[in-house]
Amino acid sequence: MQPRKEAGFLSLKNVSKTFEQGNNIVKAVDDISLEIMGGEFITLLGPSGCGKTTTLRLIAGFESLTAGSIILDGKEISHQLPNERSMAMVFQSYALFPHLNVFENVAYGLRLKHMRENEVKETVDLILNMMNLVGLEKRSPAQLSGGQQQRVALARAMVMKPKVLLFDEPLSNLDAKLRTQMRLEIRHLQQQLGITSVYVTHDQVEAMSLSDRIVVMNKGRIEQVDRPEEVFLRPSSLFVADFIGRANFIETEVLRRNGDSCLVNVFATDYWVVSDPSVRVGEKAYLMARPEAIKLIDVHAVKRGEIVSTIYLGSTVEYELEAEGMNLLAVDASPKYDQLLSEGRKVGIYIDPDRSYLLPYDGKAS
Ligand SMILES: Nc1ncnc2c1ncn2[C@@H]1O[C@H](COP(=O)(O)OP(=O)(O)OP(=O)(O)O)[C@@H](O)[C@H]1O
Repeated sequence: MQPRKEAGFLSLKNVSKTFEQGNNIVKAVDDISLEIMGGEFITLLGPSGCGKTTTLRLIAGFESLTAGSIILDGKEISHQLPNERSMAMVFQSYALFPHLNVFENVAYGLRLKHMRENEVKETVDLILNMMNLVGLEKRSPAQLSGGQQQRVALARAMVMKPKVLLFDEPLSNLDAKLRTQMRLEIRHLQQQLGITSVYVTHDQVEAMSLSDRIVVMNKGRIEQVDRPEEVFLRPSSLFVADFIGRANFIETEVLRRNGDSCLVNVFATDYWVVSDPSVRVGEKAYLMARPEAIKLIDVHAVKRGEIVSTIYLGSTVEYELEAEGMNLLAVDASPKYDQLLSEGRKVGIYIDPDRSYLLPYDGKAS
């Protein structure tokens, strides 16, 4: 199977979708615009009810738009039927035909296109080979494991050479180990074939490991679109900082600004920290420090906090601390067996500014 030559450039322009729920109008998707490059892997990530699935279903054509337009390779497809859109969807529930065997499930769409039998065989064999499904051709879906069923679903979607692949939480029915393995396989295949992909999940790790860019959604709107490391280290809002990974939000005041960095004083230590552009000198701000950014050190010059609890997790240790009436979470990512810090211990707190970011103050962060 050759990589696609066409671009698969997908554009959402001011897309909205409202639903009526009794007397209420729910804005499931609220005026979102997004450009997805050909061959790009985009993940829609956000809490339950933020509009991820509705956005995906609008792209697929399973829902009609309330407003806006969807354009694929320069052509408006907003009013096309799902089967006219050159897209394929992989569902959480696999959605295989139970009465057809593996080969026939994958061949189904090709037969609808009246492909010649020898070509069907050649194409299906190739994709079954790519998906490690050789030897299972004659089995029915009921005779397959969850992971194998999801592979068949993926093969069935890819065999059609769609311009865009859509994934609706495809791995959530699998156990943790299989999920990790399938994640790698999906990414590898997608890169090999270069098919534009839109993936819906509420699993951050999945989003971080699969995506070229992550679209963080909240209440039907887009909060941020960026590469995974940008979303993690330079969140555009408190919502994103709080939703992606864990973070401490420490109230502080901006003393000086130099380019994109600001000077703050936290726990009696000065730090130059990269800052959100809207944060101004003299105003309050939050220093967002990831738990890995908080270093516990035995230096008397620095502010001391007290360890409230020590949670040993094998490859990491989590410390809950109290400092100046504030609760903080610190993670030691390379703990040494004989150097664990016990509860009640007083420790110096140093914040790694490279793993921190300054966000505007809204008085709401906990
Ligand atoms: N067919 C429908 N009729 C009425 N309301 C709907 C319908 N589909 C979705 N909604 C509402 O639209 C909003 C967004 O739903 P959507 O399923 O897109 O969210 P989501 O981010 O995918 O959530 P989840 O992660 O729980 O699947 C929710 O408030 C939901 O109740």
